[in-house]
Amino acid sequence: MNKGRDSGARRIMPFDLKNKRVFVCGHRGMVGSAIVRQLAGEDCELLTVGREQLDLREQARVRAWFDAEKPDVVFLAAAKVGGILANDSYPAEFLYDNLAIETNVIDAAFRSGVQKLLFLGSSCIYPKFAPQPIAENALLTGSLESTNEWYAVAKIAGLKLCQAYRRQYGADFISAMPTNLYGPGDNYDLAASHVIPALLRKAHEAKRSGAREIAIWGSGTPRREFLHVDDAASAVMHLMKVYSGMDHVNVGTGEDVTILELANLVCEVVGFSGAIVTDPSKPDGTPRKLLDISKLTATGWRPRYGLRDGLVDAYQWFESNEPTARLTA
Ligand SMILES: NC(=O)c1ccc[n+]([C@@H]2O[C@H](COP(=O)([O-])OP(=O)(O)OC[C@H]3O[C@@H](n4cnc5c(N)ncnc54)[C@H](OP(=O)(O)O)[C@@H]3O)[C@@H](O)[C@H]2O)c1
Ligand SMILES: C[C@@H]1O[C@H](OP(=O)(O)OP(=O)(O)OC[C@H]2O[C@@H](n3cnc4c(=O)[nH]c(N)nc43)[C@H](O)[C@@H]2O)[C@@H](O)[C@H](O)[C@@H]1O
Repeated sequence: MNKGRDSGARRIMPFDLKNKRVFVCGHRGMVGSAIVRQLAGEDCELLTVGREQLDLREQARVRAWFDAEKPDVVFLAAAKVGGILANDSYPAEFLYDNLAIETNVIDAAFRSGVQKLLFLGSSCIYPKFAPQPIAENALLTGSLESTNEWYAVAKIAGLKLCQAYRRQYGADFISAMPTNLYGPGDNYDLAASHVIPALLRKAHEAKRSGAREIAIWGSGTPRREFLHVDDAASAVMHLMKVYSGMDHVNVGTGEDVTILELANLVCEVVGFSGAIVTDPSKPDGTPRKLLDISKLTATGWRPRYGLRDGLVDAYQWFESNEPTARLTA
């Protein structure tokens, strides 16, 4: 078990995954499976466990699993996740499940002597009207966006828990805060999904049925930054190796578009040439959340996908996996 005090951000000697037992929590999810793909190139032992064998909300079972399996490294990518409507509709689960999963996993990792843990949060941790682009130090400087404050509070608690174990015990636990992600393995359930899978599916089904229009939620004016999940996984792998410090690190592209611009691009990629109409009965959410990624890029990381290429890749995955993709909750 690590002991000692560490309150400052610092760079360290690269952390080596060689011969380590690496646990990916949430390995079947979009991000977890992308991390698993990244780990295929590493000389390490991959540990995974399905939710049906280990519900991460159950503290005693999580502790017992860590004591038995003794992972050296943890990527914490398990969470209750969803788009704006799911967040707004299920505040209890978004708060409770996420608090339970992260407190159980982070504490069990500490107790069982895990050498390094990376916790995944989200850009929704920042105030609704944070100055743009949003730097890491904007955390807790203002009120949260109401549609996802429950999830945001849980994610803030997770990153604070990593900081607390680092400060009190010297545990090498770090946190990454990705922007909106998309790509292979995404959730295409229209009631629960994020905007990119929703629009890819709507445009795809409209093209197939010959519909004349698709509807986008809200006004179409909010701006969002989107990162392909393989870029997110490469950033997370990079941080695991080169970063150790108290502060969380933003993960994004540093570029954003309006939802209407996104919808036009999606229709182009899918080949749907009908109209795009807005549905003002649905929420817009935060007006803009563009991340300042200078801290991450200073470590030498860059994204590989532009938005168009990323959408082409996501659509190819959806077309070839439609029968088995997550289309309903
Ligand atoms: N998607 C985004 O746009 C986005 C953006 C920023 C940050 N992130 C962060 O990235 C992480 C992963 O998100 P994702 O998009 O990959 O979500 P996802 O596709 O829904 O995957 C979530 C994973 O967590 C597992 N899980 C959920 N509850 C569990 C429980 N009680 N016990 C055990 N496993 C449980 C799920 O297991 P099953 O496979 O059994 O359901 C699934 O494997 C999250 O921390 C999220 O906050 C995502
Ligand atoms: C990364 C995630 O971001 C989430 O916020 P947030 O960017 O608004 O998440 P999304 O659900 O991706 O929505 C982004 C924007 O796209 C609009 N939008 C337009 N059409 C659609 C549609 O068909 N489906 C969806 N889902 N949106 C749509 C939506 O109103 C919002 O302004 C948070 O709720 C989570 O907590 C998480 O942090």
